[in-house]
Amino acid sequence: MLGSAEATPIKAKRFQTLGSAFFLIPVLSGQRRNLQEMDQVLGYGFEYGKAKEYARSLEGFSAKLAVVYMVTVFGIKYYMRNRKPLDLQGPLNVWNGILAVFSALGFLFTFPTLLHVIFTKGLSHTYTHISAVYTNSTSGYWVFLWVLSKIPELVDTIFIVLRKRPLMFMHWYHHALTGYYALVCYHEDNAHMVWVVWMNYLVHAFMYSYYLLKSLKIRVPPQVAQLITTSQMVQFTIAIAAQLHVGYLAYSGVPGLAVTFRGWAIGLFMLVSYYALWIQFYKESYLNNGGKKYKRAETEGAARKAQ
Ligand SMILES: CC(C)(COP(=O)(O)OP(=O)(O)OC[C@H]1O[C@@H](n2cnc3c(N)ncnc32)[C@H](O)[C@@H]1OP(=O)(O)O)[C@@H](O)C(=O)NCCC(=O)NCCSC(=O)CC(=O)O
Repeated sequence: MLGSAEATPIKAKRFQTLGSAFFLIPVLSGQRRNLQEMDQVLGYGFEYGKAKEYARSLEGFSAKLAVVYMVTVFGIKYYMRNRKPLDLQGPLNVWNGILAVFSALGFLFTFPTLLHVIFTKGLSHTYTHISAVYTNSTSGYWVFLWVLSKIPELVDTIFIVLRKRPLMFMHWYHHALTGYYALVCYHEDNAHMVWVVWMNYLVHAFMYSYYLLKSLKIRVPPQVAQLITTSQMVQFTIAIAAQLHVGYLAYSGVPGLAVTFRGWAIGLFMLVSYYALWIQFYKESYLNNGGKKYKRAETEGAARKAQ
């Protein structure tokens, strides 16, 4: 069933509890006034205008948070250097399970409205204008949750450093930057971000399911990882294409476009840099010298046989 601009506020209320989890963000950052504002945005039916104001109020906080995040992550890494890795298998399973389900729901609650807008107003309308995808009470609510979810997602890295797993630059760079991009593009009305949102929900549904299987210690063939990495690169490519198109239209003087120079520039910088890092990762993991992940799977397979 396709979503529409008139989607019911009842649906949004069903997800009140999930939205309420995000109350922790202003509590942790000590912003009590924002807590009340957030309750108005997520607790009693979604309103795009209020959500934007809330996102605007978080922009400065998220820039500081990115710095605190890096200091914390590298601080923990240093602290753990002579200590045994923590197991944390139970909490990590729960964490990955929650994010896999959350991402799948996010896709299911945004994609139908996106299709509706594509069929009624055309493909380019979705990334050049603020549509029902952003504003209605179901899809709009879930787009806003996506923006906010980039803050708790930082916990991924805490697991990595406490478990003493390798911390890749692409991982912490991605986590530090995405939240800021999301808040800026959201409160400045950059329609192109909607293509990042729905694709990212879909890709993350598979990615966190993959991480869940890994944390459950279930063997996953490297082909699955390769497919997920490929889908991440496809996601970046499509998002870059949407940005380039809206950039071209703005440059040509088309009026009424929902895009700002700042949102556009941060978005393009972010997506191109991710794309370059993912190409490098792809080559190392799946191509060069037989691919690290394929080699690892072979070694692990041989070790199992020898047992
Ligand atoms: C196939 C990928 C999804 C994952 O590649 P990886 O090299 O990280 O995968 P891997 O098989 O070696 O598993 C990494 C190790 O971390 C553990 N692990 C478990 N849960 C995790 C979690 N939530 N976040 C990070 N690591 C986690 C695994 O159990 C495993 O431990 P052990 O070694 O003990 O088995 C890849 O495409 C990718 O994204 N790589 C970049 C690294 C990254 O952090 N990606 C996620 C955020 S970026 C993102 O989210 C992009 C996007 O927006 O689409």
